[in-house]
Amino acid sequence: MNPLVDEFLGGKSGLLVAMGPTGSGKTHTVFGTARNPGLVPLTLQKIFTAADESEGGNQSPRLFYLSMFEILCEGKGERILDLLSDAAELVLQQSATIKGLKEVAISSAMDAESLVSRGMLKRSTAATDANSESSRSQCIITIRAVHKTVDQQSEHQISGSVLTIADLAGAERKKNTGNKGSRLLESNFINNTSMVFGLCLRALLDHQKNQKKTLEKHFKNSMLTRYLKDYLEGRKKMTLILNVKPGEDDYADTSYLLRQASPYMKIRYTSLDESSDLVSQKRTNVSLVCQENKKKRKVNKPEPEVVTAEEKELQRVSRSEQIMKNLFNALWTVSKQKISESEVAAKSMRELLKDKDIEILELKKELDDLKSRWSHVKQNDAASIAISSVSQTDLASDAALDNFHLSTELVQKISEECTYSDPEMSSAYCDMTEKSADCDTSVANLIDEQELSSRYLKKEACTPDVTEPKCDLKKENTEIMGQVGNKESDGSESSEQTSAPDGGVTHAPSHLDDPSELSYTELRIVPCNLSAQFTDIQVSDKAPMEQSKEELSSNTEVESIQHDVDIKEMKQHDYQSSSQQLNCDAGDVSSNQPFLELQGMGAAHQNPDEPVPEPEICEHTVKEAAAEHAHGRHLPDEGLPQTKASIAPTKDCQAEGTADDQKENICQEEANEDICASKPRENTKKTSSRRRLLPVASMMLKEFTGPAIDAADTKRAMDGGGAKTLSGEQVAAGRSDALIRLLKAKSPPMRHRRG
Ligand SMILES: Nc1ncnc2c1ncn2[C@@H]1O[C@H](COP(=O)(O)OP(=O)(O)OP(=O)(O)O)[C@@H](O)[C@H]1O
Repeated sequence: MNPLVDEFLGGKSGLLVAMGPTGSGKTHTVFGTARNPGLVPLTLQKIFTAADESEGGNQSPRLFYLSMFEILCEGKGERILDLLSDAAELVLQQSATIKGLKEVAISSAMDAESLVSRGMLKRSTAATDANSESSRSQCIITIRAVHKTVDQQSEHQISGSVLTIADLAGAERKKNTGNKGSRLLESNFINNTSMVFGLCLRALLDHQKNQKKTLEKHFKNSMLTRYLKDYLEGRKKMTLILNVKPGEDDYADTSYLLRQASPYMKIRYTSLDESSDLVSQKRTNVSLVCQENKKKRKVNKPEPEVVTAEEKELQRVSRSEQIMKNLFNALWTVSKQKISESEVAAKSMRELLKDKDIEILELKKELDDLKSRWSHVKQNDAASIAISSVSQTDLASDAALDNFHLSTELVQKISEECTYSDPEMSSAYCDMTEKSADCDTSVANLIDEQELSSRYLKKEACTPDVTEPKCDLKKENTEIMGQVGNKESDGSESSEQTSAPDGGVTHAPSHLDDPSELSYTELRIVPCNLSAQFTDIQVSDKAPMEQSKEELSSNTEVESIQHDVDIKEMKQHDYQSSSQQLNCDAGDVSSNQPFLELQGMGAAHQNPDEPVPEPEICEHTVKEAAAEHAHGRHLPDEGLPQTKASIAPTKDCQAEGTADDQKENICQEEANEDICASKPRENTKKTSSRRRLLPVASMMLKEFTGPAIDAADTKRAMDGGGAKTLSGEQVAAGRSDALIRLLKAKSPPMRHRRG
């Protein structure tokens, strides 16, 4: 305590705090007894002894004031109680001063000790299991020294140092104290105050170890620590006295206190002198010097504040300008980037449009080519396609199907590309795709029917043609080949009809040196023709009404072809039945010969002396074959050739004559006559192998307009006799005239015939 007293007398404030568990002798150490005075009496004695010595040495007189109060628990709060007065309430101010606290001037040690003794009588104590007179509050005694200066006019008191002595209530353990009720609340308050005091010291130590670490303001959590703020923040000197018990049972508390407080020895103090006067001014608030100083501070403060405000305003404005400038730069940068990106996008779009224009031009050019092809193909008669060489029908059908698919793909490609370039084409493309599927089905049906017909006609080509007329077909075929060659070279329409040597009209097949080439060429045109129509419909930019017309035309054409094929098949059956019936009724051996040969007995029945099969068998077989063919079934190889040998010419005739009923009837009539007159020949096999289909109209026109018609009529007249000859000439003449008129009329294309 002596160092604190010396510094106090030297004008420096100081604090002495007694710490330790309850019953450890803190109160006894601070206050003592009459026989064993404590720190407070000894300090008072020393102060006044020193004061007396200073006055004797002509030093300025000093006055000492003593105050004594306690901080105790009140419910869940705290309150300050003045121990030297009966003041009702004391208020701890922000400046660590206590408003209303009585300070008693002391002039001697004896007076001071009397005051302290009276104050101790008012202190709150209570008996606990640990201490019969346990302190229930924090007791604080302050001694303020005031230097007294005497000038000529007035006496000024100069505030001096303050010496503070605190007797803290010791931390309590419930099991040791046995406190209950209000005592227990006091224990909590005491322990909490002790804990906060320790935290403040710990925070000060940590702050002094690391200046960057913020000093925690734990002092706010307790009234005691708020009052001792300057000490707990290291601005004034503080001394700690640790009280411990010597008993073995107190070892834990003693050990804990020593370990807790030993680091506090490293705490250092700064700014001890500056705060002493300020504290004195706040406490006394009577010194004129201090008041003048405070006024000077208040007067001097506004000037820098005005300047600071202006500077702050200027800084704020300049900062706002800088922010706006940065914002403008950022917006400008972003805008430039967006503009550049837009320019690049526009450039790419222009290039894309240019490419699309080129593609559209190419597609238009391709479309024009297709149209030209279609117009060229359109000149050919669709009927010539249907009656072309059936021996190549399978190959041609495959090629036609391939070409049709190629054309369909091309149409789809063109349509898709047109769809990208023109949104209106998208919907048209969808419609045309469906129509293309319908046309695909129609063409497939047509090809199937062509395959069926070719299969029948192949039978005829591979088997001996016993239904060939007796005339020399080899010579006749040579003439026909020349005619067809002329027609092909002229590119005009031709018909597959020829006249029999006896003047009857026979549906003879065409005979070409390379018939497969013609057939293949003609049959290839079919899908291309149809595809060209589809292409024309799908890709054209015409009005919807025109497109619908073209679609109707294409559909009508396909339906016309199918209808023609159906009619041909129906005619085949009729002709087959009638011809077989005629052969059977006449009992002509030669009419039955083909049947016998096709039954595997052809070689045996070359001899006419051999027995002839029964007519019932022939009739039955022909009917059965006709019935199977009418149901669209594939006939057995053994039974079909005979039927097909007679069917083939009929198909050729009907292919050309479907539109013209009169012409058709003539063809059928002539075919029946031809079949009835047909007889076995030695060179039948050779001739049948060379049988080819020729355009009927061409052949008929040649036969009936050339010299061959006269020869045929003459031969017919020579073969017949009497009235029969006259009748034959008249019939031939009338028939020739009718056919000439019909053929010269140049029948329109197949699709337009029906209308
Ligand atoms: N050094 C000592 N010599 C003789 N008696 C002592 C000494 N220290 C303490 N005592 C006695 O011990 C008892 C408890 O002491 P004291 O009241 O001072 O403890 P305390 O630490 O203040 O307890 P609390 O914190 O409860 O107030 C007292 O009766 C006191 O007379």
